[in-house]
Amino acid sequence: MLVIQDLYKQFGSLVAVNEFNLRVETGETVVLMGPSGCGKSTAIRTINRLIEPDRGSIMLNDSNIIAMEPDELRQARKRIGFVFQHFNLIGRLSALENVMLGLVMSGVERKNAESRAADSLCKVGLDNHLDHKPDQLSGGQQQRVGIARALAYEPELMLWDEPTASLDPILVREVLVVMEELARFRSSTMIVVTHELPFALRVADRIVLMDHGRIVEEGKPSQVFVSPISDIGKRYKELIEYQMNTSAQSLSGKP
Ligand SMILES: Nc1ncnc2c1ncn2[C@@H]1O[C@H](COP(=O)(O)OP(=O)(O)OP(=O)(O)O)[C@@H](O)[C@H]1O
Repeated sequence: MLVIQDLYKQFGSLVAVNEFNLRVETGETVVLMGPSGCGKSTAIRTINRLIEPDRGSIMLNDSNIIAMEPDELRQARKRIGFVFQHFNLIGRLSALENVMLGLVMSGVERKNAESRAADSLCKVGLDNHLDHKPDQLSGGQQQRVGIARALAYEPELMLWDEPTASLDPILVREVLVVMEELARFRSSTMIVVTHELPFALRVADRIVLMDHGRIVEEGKPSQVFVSPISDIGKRYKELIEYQMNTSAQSLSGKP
């Protein structure tokens, strides 16, 4: 279980995250949404201290992330997978080697690292692409290598920061399908920052909406997007209705 209390982060005079309190149960998938600049990425990046919060408490299964010294934090980060918008693969290494690299560097014996990397690539449907270099893979496949790299540690917690944001819309689906599978098997707890509404509707156990650094509403998708109480929630509801109506009209041939 992850328990975040009173998280606060300021950049200069700008308060990016304020009074952020969140409890995520083991195996739960939480989707964090809100307008651009509302603090989603900052909030998710403080969880593994890629960004140091100014104050607050973050407990992951009884480990106090905030109190950790650098060595302990390095160990803890192996239990927290992070998937970024940009895949940051190493161009001269194959998919398998990209996934193995972190494992080998963290002391896993080479043969064991190779089999763990191959297993992770299999989980994201890339078992036939182990030897491919990044420039021989599509953007969606490269992001799936990025996901496999995080999965290789069998993390307790997976953090996703707009994993489809830099992908061609046609390639987005294959990454969302992999994420949906992972969420369905509940192999790890997931917090996902995304603007992908259909994914949020289908996969989230809970939607958390942020505005101006604060959580303004949370609940099941059927609650937040059907009977919202916040202004942001009401705007998402209008957007969903608009998208559903325009799709239905287009399919029926009406203007
Ligand atoms: N390193 C930084 N230095 C200064 N300001 C920052 C920094 N990182 C983020 N900010 C500011 O903090 C606020 C929150 O940014 P953040 O990236 O967390 O928002 P977001 O909700 O993830 O946005 P988006 O959906 O566009 O990615 C924004 O106003 C942003 O400009």
